[in-house]
Amino acid sequence: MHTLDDLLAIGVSGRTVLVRSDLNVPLDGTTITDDGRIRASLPTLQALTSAGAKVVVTAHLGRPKGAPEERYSLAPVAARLTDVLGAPVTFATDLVGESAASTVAALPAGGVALLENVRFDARETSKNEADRQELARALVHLVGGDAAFVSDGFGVVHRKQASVYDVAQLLPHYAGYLVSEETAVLHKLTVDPERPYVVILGGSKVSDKLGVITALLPQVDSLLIGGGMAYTFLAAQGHGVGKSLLQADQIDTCRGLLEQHGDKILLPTDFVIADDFAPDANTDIVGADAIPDAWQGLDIGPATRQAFAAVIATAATIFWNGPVGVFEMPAFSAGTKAIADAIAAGSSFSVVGGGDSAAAVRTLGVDESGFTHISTGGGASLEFLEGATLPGLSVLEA
Ligand SMILES: Nc1ncnc2c1ncn2[C@@H]1O[C@H](COP(=O)(O)OP(=O)(O)O)[C@@H](O)[C@H]1O
Ligand SMILES: O=C(OP(=O)(O)O)[C@H](O)COP(=O)(O)O
Repeated sequence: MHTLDDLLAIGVSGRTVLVRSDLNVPLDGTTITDDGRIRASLPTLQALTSAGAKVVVTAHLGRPKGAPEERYSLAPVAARLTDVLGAPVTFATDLVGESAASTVAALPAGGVALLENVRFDARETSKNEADRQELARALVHLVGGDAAFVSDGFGVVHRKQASVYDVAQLLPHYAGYLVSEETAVLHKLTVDPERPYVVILGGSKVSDKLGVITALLPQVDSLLIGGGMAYTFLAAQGHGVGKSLLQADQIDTCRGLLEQHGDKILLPTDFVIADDFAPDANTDIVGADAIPDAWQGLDIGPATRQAFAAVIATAATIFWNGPVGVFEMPAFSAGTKAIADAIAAGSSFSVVGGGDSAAAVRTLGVDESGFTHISTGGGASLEFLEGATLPGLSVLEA
């Protein structure tokens, strides 16, 4: 795999370089609540601008449905990128249209442009290869056939999408510094990790991540499950979950996992429940078998926090993805804070990954130095650890 250093060795002065970054940051309205992914993109961008490249950045925000949606505009990200880079970032209000074309044409050597959310174009995430390739060709047309492509969005390398995968097939391609660093750290977890090896899984991307568990379970000693992931397992045990997040089509899979690996899987025994998905909802603490029909589980309860912390205290290696509660609302943040504090207090080799998980560590006042590595990728890290072929990485090998 060629890296950014190989590209810099060739020289990029005056050359256009298309960079895929993961700038998918949490927002409260248009306010960025954690800019970790923006900061993580800086080393690659700075190396390129210092070398005199014309840097065109493409990125996504959230999961728009293939058409422009104001709330998913990257405009606030362009403003923050300007701040942290300390240099102006020109924002194109479209992806491969007139604004993008004039922005790229006017870009000076050493300048940076950010294109509007690549997922505003339905071809980006299309399952149809011809559609994706069409968008990839449009991106190449935008930056010119003599441009280079730098893949630096580690959090998105598990996605076979036009700006991650297909465009790399059309341009000379290089792994950016973030992709190189992240894969090097995660690789250590795949080669004989010191035991006990404990994985903690939570979050809300339940359908994505339940699939990974099957492959991961044989490798780990304990799997602690919280957040939105927990309720499908609870349902598999025959419990009612009220209005909690549920992946109904995966209940049988979860039942099978519990039958086969029940000794390794630790589920919450109590929950903080709420009568509404709102910061000021009425709340209660109940056992796992007592979630009322009209209520929903939004955090792990105090007994679960203690039990999970006890397992974490014994671990030599830890990987954590997914907040165990809706940490963005103070009433449901205690579980995630407890997990983070328990990891930070120990001396394990510990990696936390994911846009929201990393944001939780940074915003809940946890000692960040207690983590060996804070990764920008959640799903990407999980798939890397399970040993899957990640399209955005394998395409760089070719
Ligand atoms: N019980 C729950 N119900 C609904 N959402 C939850 C629950 N627990 C956690 N979440 C949400 O999961 C989101 C993060 O999920 P995910 O994207 O999978 O994690 P990451 O970005 O770290 O990979 C957070 O916004 C959090 O509020
Ligand atoms: O936030 C992300 O992943 P994560 O929540 O697994 O960390 C990445 O930006 C990928 O986004 P996606 O899961 O919508 O493809």
